Order: sequence, then C-alpha cells, then structure tokens
Amino acid sequence: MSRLVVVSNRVAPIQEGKQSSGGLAVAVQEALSEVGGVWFGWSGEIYTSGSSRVKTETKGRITYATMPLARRDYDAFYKGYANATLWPLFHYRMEFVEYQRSYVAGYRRVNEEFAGRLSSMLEPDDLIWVHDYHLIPLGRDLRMMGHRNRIGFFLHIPFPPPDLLTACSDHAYLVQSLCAYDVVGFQTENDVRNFLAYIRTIAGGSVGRNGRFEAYGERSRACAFPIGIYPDQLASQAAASARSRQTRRLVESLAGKDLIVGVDRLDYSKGLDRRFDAYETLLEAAPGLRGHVSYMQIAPPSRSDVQSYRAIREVLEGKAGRINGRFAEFDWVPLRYLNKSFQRDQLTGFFRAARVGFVTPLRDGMNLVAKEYVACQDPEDPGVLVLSQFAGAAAELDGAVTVNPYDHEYVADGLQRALAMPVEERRARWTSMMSALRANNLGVWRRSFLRALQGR
Ligand SMILES: O=P(O)(O)OC[C@H]1O[C@H](O[C@H]2O[C@H](CO)[C@@H](O)[C@H](O)[C@H]2O)[C@H](O)[C@@H](O)[C@@H]1O
Ligand SMILES: O=c1ccn([C@@H]2O[C@H](COP(=O)(O)OP(=O)(O)O)[C@@H](O)[C@H]2O)c(=O)[nH]1
Repeated sequence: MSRLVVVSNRVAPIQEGKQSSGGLAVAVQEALSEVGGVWFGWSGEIYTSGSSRVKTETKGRITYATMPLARRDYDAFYKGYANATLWPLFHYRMEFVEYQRSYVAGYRRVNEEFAGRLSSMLEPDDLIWVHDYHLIPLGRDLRMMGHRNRIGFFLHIPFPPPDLLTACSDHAYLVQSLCAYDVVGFQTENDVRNFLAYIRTIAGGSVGRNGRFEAYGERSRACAFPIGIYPDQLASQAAASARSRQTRRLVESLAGKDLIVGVDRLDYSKGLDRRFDAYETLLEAAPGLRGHVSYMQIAPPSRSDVQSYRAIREVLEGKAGRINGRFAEFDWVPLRYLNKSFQRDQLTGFFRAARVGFVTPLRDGMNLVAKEYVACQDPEDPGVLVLSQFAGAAAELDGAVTVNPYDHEYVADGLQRALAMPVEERRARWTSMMSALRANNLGVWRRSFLRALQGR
C-alpha cells in the first residue's frame, strides 16, 4: 500500500498529555495513528532570525515532520490571510474580513515554502492528503514542481456561496488551486453545492455525476465526507472519567442543579455572545429555573493576536459579568465562564455530567464537540444536545433540539425544552444520534476519502 502523507498547518503536539488545539488535530491524529504515515506541517513555533529546518520525529506509526514559521510569515500567512481573511470569509462573516496584499503574498510564500520542503521528502507513489484553508494552493505548487502523485484536499470549514466568495479579490486563484487536486472534500452537501455553484456560474466549468467536474482545464471530483469520531471509545472514556476526581468535584459543586455545558475555542464563529444572550433570556423568561440550573462555558483562548478575537473576548467578559451580576445569589452562580483548556479525557466526564450540551455556532464546518457530547452520555439517562442549525453536525444529528442561533428567544425555548424533556424522549433521541455516529465514524471518514483519492 502507498504511504500516506498528511499535510496541515496545525499538527497535534508530539508530546503526550499536551493539549491538541481544535478538531482538525484531534481527528487527524486519531485517523493517522491507525494507518501510519507522515504528518507534515507547522511546529507551532515562530523564529525571528536565521533560517528554519524541518524536524522529524517518529512516535508510534506517525513520523512528524514540522517546521517553524518566520515571524513575518506567521503574521501575513497565519494571523493575516488564513485567519483574518479566509476564516471570516468562509464563515460568512464579511464584517471581519481584513484584506491586504501583504497577506496574500505571505500566504503564497508559505505555501510555496511548504511545498518546497515537502517535495524533497516525497516518493512517487505517496498518497498526499492536504488539509484546510491554510494550504489551498499547496497541491498546485507541488504539481508545478513536477509531482504526479494523487493529491487530495479536505476543507474542515464551510465553503461559502459564490456571492460571498467573490467578495475576495483572489476567488479565482483559490478555486483554480482547488481544481488542481484529484479530490476536493467538504464537510457537508451544502458546502459541495456552494463549490459546484461557483464552478458552474463563475468558473464557466461543467458538472457531471457524483461530484465530477471540469474547470480551468482540470478534471476533479467534489464530495462531502463528514468528519466523525469514535463514539464507543469516547463512551468508555466518559464512563471512566465520570468517576475522576475532577468530575466528582464538579458534580458535588452543582448540588443537584442541572448542568448546561458548552466547550468551544474562543472564536466569534462559535456564537458565544448570542449564546450568553439566550441564557440570559432563559433566566428572565423562566424564573423557576433560577437557582436550579448552572451553565458552564469552557472557552480556551484561540488566535488571540488577531484583533477580532481580542474583541470577542472583551464582549464575552462583559456579558458574563452582567449575567452573574444580575442573577447570582449568595449560594448560586448562574454562569461559570472558564478561559482555559482541558484534556479531552476530562471533558468526556464533564459532558456526561451535563443535562444539556449547548452548541450554537453561527457557522461551523462540523463541530466535533456536538458529536462528542452525544457519545459521552449515559444510555439510561442521556442528556440533550441543543444544536445550531448552522453547524455541519446538524445535517447528521437529527435527535438534537435544533435552534437558530441568531434568535435568542428561540434558543432559550430550546434550552427550556431540553431541560424539561422526559427520559423516554431523551433516550429515543440519543439512540438515533448514536447510530448515526456509529455509522459514520472517523474510520469511515478516512477510508471514504482515501478510496475516492485512489480513484476507487
Ligand atoms: O489551528 P488553530 O488556529 O489553533 O485552530 C484550531 C482548528 O480550528 C478549525 O477546526 C475545524 O475542524 C474541525 C474538525 O474537522 C471542525 O469540526 C470544525 O468545525 C472546524 O472549525 C480549523 O479548521 C483547523 O484548521 C484548526 O486547526
Ligand atoms: O479545552 C478543550 C477544548 C476543546 N477540545 C477538543 O477540541 C476539539 C474541538 O473541535 P471542534 O470541531 O468542536 O471545533 P474547532 O475548535 O476545531 O473549531 C474537540 O475534539 C474538543 O474535545 C479539547 O480537547 N480541550
């Protein structure tokens, strides 16, 4: 079998026990550890002088090959084009899009540098799997260096409709770059539709069956491969973690109150400001719940040197303070707001202890937390997932209480319904979601993408 070479900007930490940041690293780590291969990407380090070199280290079946970024590349490529231009654009948040020519130049430069470094490590029959918006041009750059390997791309975040994408001056460059891959994978059918709409209407290409398309002189395929988890593995972890000291302390501190839990990187796409508003609306509308419910929001800081991320942090601190100032009693704090990360093992116990999983992004590629919350529930007494209709996960999790995150009263109603839901209904909803998670687990995601990449 060919060797698998995975390329992503974010690479999971090589040392055990260190926190992975975000769903891409969590999922790729699990997927790659099963089949083995090379994982190439950014080391997470920034250097200010001298030059960089690729460090390799093998752990288990994975060889990690990572390189640092120069300060100016980190600024223009990661902070700039990836996270201040593409991230808001692809999450339909035009008000946050920052556009600068120096960002585009940095983006191209880093992609070329990644391609150059990777090039010397490649063998002709390697299968190359490139991940996410940071590295859209990488496949084309490798082609220009003469590599004829099968190269696939998977986008972890949403793909916007043509009307939004064309607001970015580089839209044609981005889509032409995507066309150089043998397979372009998206999280949902909606993302595939948006991409193919661009191919038809803007690129003047043609679209055939099963996502096959031709544009810019290239032939490729666009399909949805919704990313999954291993639900049964997480369920066992959750059962064990429920007995951990930290989970027991959490449960004791609740003193019988129902727990609502949210876990998100501190990112404006996660809709935390509107989520806090909805919780405040719930406490206003249902005074009987005061003193009987506790909402814990875990929100580890993310990309804190990007201005829009700093701004959302301030907004949330203000809202959290207001809710607690308005409703807290000497023996009850309505909202526990934590700006730190937890080990995933630990989170599984927290998820199991929570009557409601509160996941209301304004737009999200998938949202693995939604899936993890469901998998961690006690089958006899499961909690309820309150889920935004705009998370990729909503397309699969039909047993969730689906809400419109822009409407705080609608969300508050959803919370109230979840808190009051009888156990029979909770079990029926959970059973249906759990079978969807089992049917499309992380192994299915990896195998179906790689099958498509191998042209099978
Ligand atoms: O690498 P960072 O800048 O620290 O950000 C963390 C990751 O965030 C995004 O995650 C996405 O991938 C998840 C798994 O497919 C998906 O569930 C979620 O909806 C996405 O937002 C980003 O796409 C990754 O590149 C980042 O590493
Ligand atoms: O303190 C934390 C917060 C999050 N996560 C994990 O990070 C991933 C977040 O993925 P998701 O798809 O929900 O969102 P992303 O951050 O990738 O946008 C999930 O596996 C979480 O369990 C974690 O391990 N510790």
